[in-house]
Amino acid sequence: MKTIRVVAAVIRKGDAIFATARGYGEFKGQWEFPGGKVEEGETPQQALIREIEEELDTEIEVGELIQTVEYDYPNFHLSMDCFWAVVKTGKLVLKEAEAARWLTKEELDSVNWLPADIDLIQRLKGKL
Ligand SMILES: Nc1nc2c([nH]c(=O)n2[C@H]2C[C@H](O)[C@@H](COP(=O)(O)OP(=O)(O)OP(=O)(O)O)O2)c(=O)[nH]1
Repeated sequence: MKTIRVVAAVIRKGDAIFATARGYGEFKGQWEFPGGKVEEGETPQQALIREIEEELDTEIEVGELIQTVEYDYPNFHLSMDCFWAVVKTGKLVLKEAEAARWLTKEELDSVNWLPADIDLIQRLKGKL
């Protein structure tokens, strides 16, 4: 099975984190952390900064790695590095996502997460 290398940003502000709903494709409407595929020659951090610029018109500062999620979807294996991040400049403009929310620990279960994210969400409850 092919492996897709993805990076995702858990953007934090106070006690809330920023989640987006996919605006297109097979997972449309399901919730995730903004990010995307790592391109050749990029570090995960570089890929994440580029993806957040592209998707949200925002410059982030990338913090520590929280977890590398390993998950088997029917057609591919996902290996996803999830980093803490904070906004440096920009207003998180939704250029690709169909919706976004700031979620506190208590609100984390109120959206329909992509299957690969479920484990990370449980872990985040202990960190917020
Ligand atoms: N960004 C992100 N992707 C996730 C999460 N959870 C999860 O299963 N995924 C999966 C969905 C996609 O199959 C893959 C991310 O690929 P993508 O399509 O967003 O990547 P990309 O922005 O480079 O997209 P594209 O140019 O190929 O459209 O990872 C998550 O929390 N964030």
